[in-house]
Amino acid sequence: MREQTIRTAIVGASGYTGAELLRLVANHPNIELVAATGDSMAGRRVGDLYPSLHTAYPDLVFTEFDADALSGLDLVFLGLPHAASMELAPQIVGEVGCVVDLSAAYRLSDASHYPTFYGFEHTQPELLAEAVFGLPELHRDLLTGARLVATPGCHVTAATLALRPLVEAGLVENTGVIVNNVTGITGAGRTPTETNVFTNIDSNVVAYGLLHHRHTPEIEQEVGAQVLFTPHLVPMSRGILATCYATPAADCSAERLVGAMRTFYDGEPFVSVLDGPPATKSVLGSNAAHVWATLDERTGRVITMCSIDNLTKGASGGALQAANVALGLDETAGLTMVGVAP
Ligand SMILES: NC(=O)C1=CN([C@@H]2O[C@H](COP(=O)(O)OP(=O)(O)OC[C@H]3O[C@@H](n4cnc5c(N)ncnc54)[C@H](OP(=O)(O)O)[C@@H]3O)[C@@H](O)[C@H]2O)C=CC1
Ligand SMILES: CC(=O)N[C@@H](CCC(=O)OP(=O)(O)O)C(=O)O
Repeated sequence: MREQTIRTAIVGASGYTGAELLRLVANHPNIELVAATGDSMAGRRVGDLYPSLHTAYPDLVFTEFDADALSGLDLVFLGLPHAASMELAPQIVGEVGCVVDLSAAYRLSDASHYPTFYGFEHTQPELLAEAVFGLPELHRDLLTGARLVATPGCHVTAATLALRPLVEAGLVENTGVIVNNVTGITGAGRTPTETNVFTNIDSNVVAYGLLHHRHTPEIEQEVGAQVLFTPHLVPMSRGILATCYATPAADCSAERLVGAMRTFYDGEPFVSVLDGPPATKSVLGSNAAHVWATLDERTGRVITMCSIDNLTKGASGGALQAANVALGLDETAGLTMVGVAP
């Protein structure tokens, strides 16, 4: 295990995932932060935009992105919009030890999904083929030494952790899986929109992205099953609760479902298999994921659930966990399994 200092930059540090990365790396024993970029905020102090970060970074100032200035670093996180990440990554992959991209630019192995779900053609097929999907619970071996890591979408992390062990064990059919997620508003990023204005969030629950949400192909890729995915926005800042329904295979039972979960997550530092349904508050601010599954004999349906914090395990915490694996560090460094509750 490496003990040296990891010289690190966060590109897009002024966004919500960037701010969460700043929060986490402040407590990382190996990371030395050398740059936090945010073009529209360049010259402003980090603590002025995010007062919660002031004590950790009293003098840190956002800078403009400059690829040359990043050359030779050990680790660069990209917390940018998808198309911006796609275009920027080729400038730095190979010039730094590891690039961890939080956008969807390098997640989908089938490039034909990009025009359909993201509205652009993928222009970097070689990097797309090289990128490792950054979910350590599924791809830990491939992550070690990776030059480019593409961390999952937040809904994808929750749905995959709930479903993958059951699909892999052959306990559920791999067609017609229903994924219903509720999500906090920070999943939509920092920019104010009509959707996240207070009057549309307060005392309201809305479904969005019906039938064509861009996480559908990503969930299908990682779970290995056809899914109908419907996310719902609820009035909270952070958190995702995935509730998934599947048709049981012939030899399915409640005991086998829980057994498959426990086997799959045996030794995993951040995933706990509960004895009952998980909740978002239990994992708030932590990199933990809580999962649970059972069989409803009456309706003949499997129900499987996962709760995460969308900004931590669902984005920046998961990205830091993947970076730790990629760089040969302690996988849990800088991360907590303890939620902020009550
Ligand atoms: N929020 C979440 O829960 C999750 C988000 N993600 C993904 O992570 C990425 C970042 O998300 P999030 O932090 O929420 O987004 P924000 O909108 O909060 O932040 C976006 C960041 O990107 C910068 N930026 C915006 N446009 C450009 C551009 N054209 N070129 C360079 N920089 C740009 C902004 O800088 P500035 O405005 O200061 O110039 C800001 O720092 C996205 O791809 C998102 O899909 C993934 C998982 C979960
Ligand atoms: C509340 C909200 O809007 N959430 C976002 C998911 C955020 C995420 O995971 O981002 P990627 O785009 O990087 O996959 C959404 O559903 O589009």
